[in-house]
Amino acid sequence: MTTPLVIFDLDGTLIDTAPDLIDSLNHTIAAAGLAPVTFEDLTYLVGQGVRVMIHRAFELRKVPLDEPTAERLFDRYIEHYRAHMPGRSRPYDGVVECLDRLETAGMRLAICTNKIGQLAIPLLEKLGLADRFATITCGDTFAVRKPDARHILGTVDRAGCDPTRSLMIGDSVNDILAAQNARVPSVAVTFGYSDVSVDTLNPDHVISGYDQLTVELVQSLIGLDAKQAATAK
Ligand SMILES: O=C(O)COP(=O)(O)O
Ligand SMILES: [Mg+2]
Repeated sequence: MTTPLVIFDLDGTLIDTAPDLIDSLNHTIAAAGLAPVTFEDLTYLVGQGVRVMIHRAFELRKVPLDEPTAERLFDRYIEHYRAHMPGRSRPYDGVVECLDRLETAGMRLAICTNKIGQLAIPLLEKLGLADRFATITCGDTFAVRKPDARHILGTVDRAGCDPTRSLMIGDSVNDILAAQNARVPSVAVTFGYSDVSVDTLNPDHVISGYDQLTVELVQSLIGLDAKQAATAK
């Protein structure tokens, strides 16, 4: 019997990175004379990695952006973000306890993030979380990224698990759509960075805190009863 797999998104799901995303983005776009963005803006800007975030910030300010400038600003962002990690970023309340109980119940854990590897991996290492996960796949791990099903399916494969025994936890349309595309059940969190109410994304379940992500909930969403789960290790 395949080990159950719980896959987490990173920004806005596992870790509250918003203050540092906003700081690095504002540092970046200030170099081009753009006014700073707010948390509200971030919920629209974030989700498809740094390059898309910079492009969307320029669109938001109705300022054209040529590719050489975009590349320079990308480097500026990476340099700033890496120099300040982990900054004010912290796991959400109850994350560590939740990972502990899922692991104790014999479940495997993974991360599937659109954040690029050179930012995601050191951040998780600095927060002491990297070793908890069987695999961490990033926005540049495969040729495609969320919402493409293959980002989730590749994560499941690297974790040595099975899509029919996997669950995706996320905060944005990319996560829920990727799960639906991969035919994996999904849980949306209400506390992340979505510019629409997560209910409208039709996840299989919604949680407003990690105390609600119980072993029983995971088992029921991936169609395992408690007895099967106990023999799944
Ligand atoms: O960095 C981003 O744009 C998105 O990252 P996430 O997939 O972990 O939410
Ligand atoms: Mg996210």
